[in-house]
Amino acid sequence: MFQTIGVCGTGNMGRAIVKGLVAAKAIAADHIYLYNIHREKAEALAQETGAVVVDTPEELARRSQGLIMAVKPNIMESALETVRETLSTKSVLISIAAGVSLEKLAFYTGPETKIVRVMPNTPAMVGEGMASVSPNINVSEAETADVVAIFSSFGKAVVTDEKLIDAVCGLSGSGPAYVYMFIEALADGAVREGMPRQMAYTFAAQTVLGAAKMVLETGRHPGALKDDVCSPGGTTIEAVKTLEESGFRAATMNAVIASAEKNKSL
Ligand SMILES: NC(=O)C1=CN([C@@H]2O[C@H](COP(=O)(O)OP(=O)(O)OC[C@H]3O[C@@H](n4cnc5c(N)ncnc54)[C@H](OP(=O)(O)O)[C@@H]3O)[C@@H](O)[C@H]2O)C=CC1
Ligand SMILES: O=C(O)[C@@H]1CCC=N1
Repeated sequence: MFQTIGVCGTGNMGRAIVKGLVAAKAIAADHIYLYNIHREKAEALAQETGAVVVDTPEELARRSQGLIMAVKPNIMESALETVRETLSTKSVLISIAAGVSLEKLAFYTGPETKIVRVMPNTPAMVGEGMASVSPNINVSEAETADVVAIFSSFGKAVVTDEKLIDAVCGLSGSGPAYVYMFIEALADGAVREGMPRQMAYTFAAQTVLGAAKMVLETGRHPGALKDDVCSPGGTTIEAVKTLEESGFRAATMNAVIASAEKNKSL
């Protein structure tokens, strides 16, 4: 396991990873180094977590056995420019950027660089992340296992062929946003029926959590689990009919495909 981790870019995803790592005690907080172009953003996260702010990207690269690049795709090239020279040949560069291929990353850093492309998601912050892990040819199996261990410490992580990363982005990378919209809509429906709003969010979120756990823990087909809820002539099948009439499944599939297509085009 890496003894030191650096995080370049402490925005939404960088924060989620650091908070997940610290909560999981996967690595000592004072062995997690942070750099953000706007230092106050790194300072704020350091205050919350005990991680350590460094002054420059060069220092970040020098100190980190695993360096997580958590900046926007369009600035990845310039951000890598600043760490490339000081990154140890033994260190592993981990990019979480949408749409930036292993090939492109190696073009920016050099052909010898050990690079792993990871597609995480923000529920990392609460220990329920989902991440794909795609190493390049310079990364050993043991190093890949180290990256999986890091991302598994705050959720699930699976080694995945890079060609699946667009699908991963559309599903689990962007997916939390669709689920929040679903939760909000569920709650709005209940509010329409007179339920207080805060109570509606609790009922909606716990329903999504419980249903997700049923899929993961029973291993049963989601359609069979749905059938268990639909009593013949009952309330649920009435609701299911309206969802089908509204194109719920197609809308959801199209959302996953739209995000995947965007990931390809970035
Ligand atoms: N958000 C998500 O759910 C997911 C995001 N990702 C990927 O993670 C990456 C980051 O996304 P996200 O966290 O949402 O974006 P954010 O904009 O929230 O975070 C990026 C952070 O990087 C800072 N920054 C900008 N330039 C530099 C630089 N040169 N060096 C260091 N820090 C810099 C930004 O500062 P400032 O804002 O002050 O400019 C900002 O705080 C993206 O590549 C995205 O594709 C992947 C999976 C999920
Ligand atoms: O919206 C984005 O581009 C990033 C990548 C996956 C989730 N958020």
